[in-house]
Amino acid sequence: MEQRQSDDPNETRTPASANPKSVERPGNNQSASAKQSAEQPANGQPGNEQRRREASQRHTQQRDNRQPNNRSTNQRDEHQQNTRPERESKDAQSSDNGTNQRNERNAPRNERDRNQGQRDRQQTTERETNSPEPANRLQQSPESTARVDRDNAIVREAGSPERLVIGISLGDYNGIGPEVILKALQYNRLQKICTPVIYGSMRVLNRYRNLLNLKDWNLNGAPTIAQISHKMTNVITCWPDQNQDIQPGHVTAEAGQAAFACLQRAVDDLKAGKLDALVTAPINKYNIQSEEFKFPGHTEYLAQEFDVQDNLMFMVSEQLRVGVVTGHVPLGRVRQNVTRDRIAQKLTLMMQSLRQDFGIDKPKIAVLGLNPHAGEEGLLGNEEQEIIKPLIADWRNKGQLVFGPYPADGFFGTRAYTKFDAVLAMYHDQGLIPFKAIAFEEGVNFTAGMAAVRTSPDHGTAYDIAGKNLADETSMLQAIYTAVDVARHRKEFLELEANSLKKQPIDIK
Ligand SMILES: NC(=O)c1ccc[n+]([C@@H]2O[C@H](COP(=O)([O-])OP(=O)(O)OC[C@H]3O[C@@H](n4cnc5c(N)ncnc54)[C@H](O)[C@@H]3O)[C@@H](O)[C@H]2O)c1
Ligand SMILES: N[C@H](C(=O)O)[C@H](O)COP(=O)(O)O
Repeated sequence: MEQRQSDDPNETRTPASANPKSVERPGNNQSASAKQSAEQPANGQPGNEQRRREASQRHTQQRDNRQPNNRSTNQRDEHQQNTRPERESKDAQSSDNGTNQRNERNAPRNERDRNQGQRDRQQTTERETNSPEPANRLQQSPESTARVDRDNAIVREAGSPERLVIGISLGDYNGIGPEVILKALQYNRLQKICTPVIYGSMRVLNRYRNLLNLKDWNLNGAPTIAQISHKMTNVITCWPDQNQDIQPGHVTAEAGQAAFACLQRAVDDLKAGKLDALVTAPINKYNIQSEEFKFPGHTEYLAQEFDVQDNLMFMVSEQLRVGVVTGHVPLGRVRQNVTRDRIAQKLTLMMQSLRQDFGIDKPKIAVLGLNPHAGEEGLLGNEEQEIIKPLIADWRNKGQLVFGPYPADGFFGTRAYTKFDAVLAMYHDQGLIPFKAIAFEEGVNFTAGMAAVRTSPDHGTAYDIAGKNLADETSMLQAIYTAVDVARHRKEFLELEANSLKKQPIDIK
């Protein structure tokens, strides 16, 4: 049956609020429970859809319970209201750039929470030292093994569902990577849900630990992933020559080589299923180049390492999610890469990811135009008429909630993105400028479409503030939380899929 075409996405679905995930919150609406009971099979067992929704609700609830960075929308609004006058007066007074204002604004909250985290950790360590309990439940479990399932997804066969092992690659040690990693790992709540393993250098991290006044906090040096402690933050030192100078704020060849060594070692463990997810701290795309690394970014490198033809640069936050058709592509080559096949491929990856990684059963996606005003009926370019509109029509005829093409400026200007689960932009800056303008502080760069989970903060090396204890760790913290959330969501999704394919025995009397 042919689907009716409409440009009003509200016709097909209740719009999501400023938080696109709010539709999945428990007890959100009556119709959700009515739908649930309609899906309840006659045997009284919950159906797969219902189990998936419940799992999704659990994750959303867990996420919302976290503080301080996963505050609910109301809490965030309240926080913004409380801090706005302070920010405005600072903006008026200061001739400094926005970054420092952002840091000052966040400093009291982050410092308070970090201090609490340190206190909690000290108490935990004292308790653990006196405890007769075995040193570590996970360490006693069999060596983690991995196999690849039918969807080429890495399946971990050992490990605890509550406590995931998260690898964190150091990035460029002259940038803010080491600082935001160490600051993020001060949050005790984070330490409760995962075992962090930093792929870096004990020497470099100790230097930053001193610089950040974290001398009381001990890191556990682990020669390999098999020797990590699940009670501490682990460091695997990844390059042999440790004599280089650390020069915060400078671009050096040594730092580029070291960043690659860390990334490579972490990716090896990720591929082997020893990690549940990888979080990468920022690299400098220029100094990391070598015979072994000829890529414009992590995204493209990981596509090769995980043997996928394509993946999706997917920027995610509580407020919006944006994926791009063309990623690290010079502007002059964008047009030739905006093809029907490529858009369809990215839409497919986005749909798949929203379902399996974010627990959205029927994702609603907005597609942006390529040209100003989405081509203005062909007057300002014809890619919309010739490529994008027909593609959207085909997807809609197949029952998918794909809308557009929307003129990018007005789309973001009117906050139309709040009505969608995700937005597909045609090129890097079209999507990433609004994303970072709206969600820089808490935004996360997620690589969708691979067997493994990889996230990253949405910022770069920030050389201008490196080594000055000015970097805000919120995005790194969110990147770690998102990695944990996605890894859990995906595992449950794959289990449900596998169960739904199992034949049910028929009881014939
Ligand atoms: N994931 C990654 O590896 C990644 C991501 C983006 C950029 N980069 C690389 O980083 C380098 C620098 O890029 P850029 O200057 O365009 O972007 P940037 O994000 O490093 O910096 C932009 C501005 O934001 C500020 N800023 C960034 N993160 C901050 C934080 N956590 N707290 C406070 N202020 C912060 C900086 O001080 C700077 O003023 C480039 O080599 C780029 O390729 C890497
Ligand atoms: N495009 C990303 C951003 O601006 O945030 C960044 O360059 C990181 O890309 P990789 O994750 O591919 O390194």
